[in-house]
Amino acid sequence: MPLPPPGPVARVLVTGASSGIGAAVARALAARGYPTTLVARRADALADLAGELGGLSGLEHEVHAADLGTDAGLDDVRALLDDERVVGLVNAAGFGVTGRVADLADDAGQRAALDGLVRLNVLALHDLTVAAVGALVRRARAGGPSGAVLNVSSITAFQPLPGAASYAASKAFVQSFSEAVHAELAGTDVTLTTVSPGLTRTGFAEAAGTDAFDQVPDLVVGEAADVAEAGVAAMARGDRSITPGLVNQLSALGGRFTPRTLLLPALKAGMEHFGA
Ligand SMILES: NC(=O)C1=CN([C@@H]2O[C@H](COP(=O)(O)OP(=O)(O)OC[C@H]3O[C@@H](n4cnc5c(N)ncnc54)[C@H](OP(=O)(O)O)[C@@H]3O)[C@@H](O)[C@H]2O)C=CC1
Ligand SMILES: N[C@@H](C=O)C(=O)O
Repeated sequence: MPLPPPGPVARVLVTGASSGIGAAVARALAARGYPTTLVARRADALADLAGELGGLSGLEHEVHAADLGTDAGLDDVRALLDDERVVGLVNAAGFGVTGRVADLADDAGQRAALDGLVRLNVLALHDLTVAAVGALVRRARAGGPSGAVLNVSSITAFQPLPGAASYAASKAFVQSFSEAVHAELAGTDVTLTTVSPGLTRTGFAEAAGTDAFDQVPDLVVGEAADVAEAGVAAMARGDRSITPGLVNQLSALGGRFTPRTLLLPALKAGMEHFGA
């Protein structure tokens, strides 16, 4: 059984909790009766959310401001996973960079952003997942509670994406790594689930410097609360992966099975149309 029943010592650590999907996941967990430890750089936003959740749930929601793109920040957050009260981890912290590598390569700021993307979306998620799986399996084997990890992937994980090559590749890492570890954990009391959203109305687009979300029909842009509900429910069931929304599920199928000779030129044209 993945997530144990809620209670004061069934705490879930949520990264990316100051905004968007991470904040929505924290709300969904609190609504189910799980105390949370909220992690991001923006301490004020975390404190506001902790106050909101505490008022709603009567539970203690802790705040831990940390930059997961730095060694010190990652070390601090990894240490939080040693807390015996922690039964779950949600890796939602992440961001995108749009543009062609040949263009981004000529700009020092964009080069740093790409490095930061790999550090956060890949290295930090990998580090915290390895630490959490190790701690949760050790505790379960010693007679402790079951545990669960939820990693936020993306529909961009299912195919290369010209115009967001590093971002989509970072999510391909998340998807592949997480699904493999999910299989490794079979027979243990610990599960690892990925949620692979499509376009979702959060701070993501602004952080990625794209207005593509404003150029597509509202129909294809989802809500963070819906992604969070689907992801937390899948985490609680111990599912391997979930892609919320029929449009996103069809997109994921197309990304997985369309021949690259057809898919890549089409995606390149689409991203250029959106100015990526
Ligand atoms: N929105 C979308 O269309 C989609 C998003 N996703 C994924 O969802 C996840 C959440 O993004 P979303 O909610 O949309 O975007 P937001 O920009 O709203 O949230 C991103 C979160 O990541 C945190 N974060 C960013 N950089 C760092 C850092 N260096 N250290 C610690 N925390 C950091 C931010 O907190 P702070 O700035 O306070 O540090 C914030 O809480 C990401 O992994 C994204 O790739 C997947 C598919 C679609
Ligand atoms: N918004 C992005 C997150 O992954 C995307 O879906 O392209």
